[in-house]
Amino acid sequence: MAQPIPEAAIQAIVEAGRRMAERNWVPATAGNLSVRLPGNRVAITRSGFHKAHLDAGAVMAVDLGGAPENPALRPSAETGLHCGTYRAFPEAGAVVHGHSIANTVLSRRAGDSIRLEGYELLKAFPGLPTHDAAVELPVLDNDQDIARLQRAVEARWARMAAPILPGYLIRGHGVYVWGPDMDAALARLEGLEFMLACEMASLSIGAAP
Ligand SMILES: CSC[C@@H](O)[C@@H](O)C(=O)COP(=O)(O)O
Ligand SMILES: [Zn+2]
Repeated sequence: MAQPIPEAAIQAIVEAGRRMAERNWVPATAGNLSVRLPGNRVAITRSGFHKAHLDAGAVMAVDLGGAPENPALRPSAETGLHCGTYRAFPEAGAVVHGHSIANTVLSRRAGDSIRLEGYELLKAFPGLPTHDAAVELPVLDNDQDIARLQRAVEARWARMAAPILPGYLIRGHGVYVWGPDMDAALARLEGLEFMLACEMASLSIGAAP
């Protein structure tokens, strides 16, 4: 008999979904969220639920390979990206995925990365104690084959210098960000979305970002 999902994990996902919806980062039923649980388990949103209105019934458990504990329930279509992050980064405790206007527009016009430089909000990321820094945010081509997309993400990580930035964009699709817990993942997401919104605003006034 499967263990129940801890109430704290459910509440973290429900509250984070609400916060992301308030920012218009999860339109329609876009986005997915997860929290690592003890025992190589992951609590993740079920597929097709609106993230503004999550409750305990919208959250289910999978193993680190993405297999549902209850095969009658369908986890997020992008479960493989969450589980791939947990497998690669033992320190990852929560993963969030959103579709903002800024991450969608900018990823569509980018090459294989977006350079973020000179922003105070870079300090939202680990290992960047000052604005006087630059990061290359990876941009992966979108792919409906999630196992293949996860392999492309892993190939990119393998080419990146440590420490790996805890986030990436999928072209025309959205962003993935992770952190040691849900609060940290959300803080990183908010910092990243703020910088992407600044890049958008700079383009719209014809200024160098
Ligand atoms: C509303 S279309 C968005 C989906 O295709 C997908 O990208 C997404 O973010 C949500 O999928 P889900 O299966 O609900 O987790
Ligand atoms: Zn998505």
